[in-house]
Amino acid sequence: MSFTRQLSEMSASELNDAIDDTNFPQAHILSRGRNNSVCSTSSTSGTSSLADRALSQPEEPVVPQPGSAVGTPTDELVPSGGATNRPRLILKTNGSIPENDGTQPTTPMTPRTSTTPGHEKCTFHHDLELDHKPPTREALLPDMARSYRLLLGGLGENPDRQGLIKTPERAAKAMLYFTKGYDQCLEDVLNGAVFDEDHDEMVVVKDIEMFSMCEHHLVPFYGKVSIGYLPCNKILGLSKLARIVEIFSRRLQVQERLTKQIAVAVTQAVQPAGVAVVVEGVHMCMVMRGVQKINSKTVTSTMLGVFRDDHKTREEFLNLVNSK
Ligand SMILES: Nc1nc2c(ncn2[C@@H]2O[C@H](COP(=O)(O)OP(=O)(O)OP(=O)(O)O)[C@@H](O)[C@H]2O)c(=O)[nH]1
Ligand SMILES: [Zn+2]
Repeated sequence: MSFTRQLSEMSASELNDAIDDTNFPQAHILSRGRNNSVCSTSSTSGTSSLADRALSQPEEPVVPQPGSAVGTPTDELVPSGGATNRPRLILKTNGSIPENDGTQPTTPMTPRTSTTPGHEKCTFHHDLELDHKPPTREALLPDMARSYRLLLGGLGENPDRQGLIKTPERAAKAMLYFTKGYDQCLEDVLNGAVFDEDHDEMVVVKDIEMFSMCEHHLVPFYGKVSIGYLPCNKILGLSKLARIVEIFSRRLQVQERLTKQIAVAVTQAVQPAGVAVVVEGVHMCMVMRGVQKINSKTVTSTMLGVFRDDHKTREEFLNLVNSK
């Protein structure tokens, strides 16, 4: 049965479940062909004023009917009339995991279980991308180091030569670092830095450096992320936007999912009227191997709420992002 809930009412684990791919809102991804982190706030004027934005939104949340399609762009993040008549984005969650109808990401699903032999004491990972995790991620190091040692042998190298003797352990630690986002959750990262503030103009933090790992080739992709949101009387500590980028970039990723996860996390954090995220990435799997296109860049965007519905708001954001 479908239902809507205010994100602020969700527990931390529910928030993380909601952000997971399995019931992830399908944000509309726009790719646009189009430099260190800059924060701007913007006073909107003319027809893209707050009042106009608010008026352009329906007053009541759209509650999908049972059996209606899950994951269509119009019914996942829905505006909700708040005390200020300001439409907030709320996240629709679904009690069950929907069938993959082709609109869902295809991250393999493994059931959460604590009965898997050898993992009885594992605490559940907060993210369904992993079915479990050991008590600490550092506990993975010996197994990972052994795997890297095998890999070195597979390459024809002598893992016991001086230069390589500590490489398996170093590589394992590096991989743990590259994927440390699996150990982070939104609530911890926010650390309560959500402030009541009578500010309803656009906030943009742009050019946030991002380093991630391509889930197809296990090689890095990197670039920059720009995030904008229109607050509804709640603002987020500025550094938390960059920390949200870290949570999701420090995992095995595809750029599209990364973009969407960041947008949804900001929505969860402050229930704004809208969120916009643009990611520009360079994929080393397209540079050092494969097609070897060293100058190509991939641009992905997620526009939610008023950024999606009101082209002037979207343009204002893109102008701020593209300005020097
Ligand atoms: N959509 C998307 N694709 C990605 C991303 N990172 C890597 N890829 C692509 O994943 C695809 C994997 O394709 P495959 O044909 O299975 O693998 P491959 O033989 O290594 O492909 P080539 O890279 O074309 O040599 C490639 O097209 C990559 O460019 C990403 O973030 N998003
Ligand atoms: Zn790749």
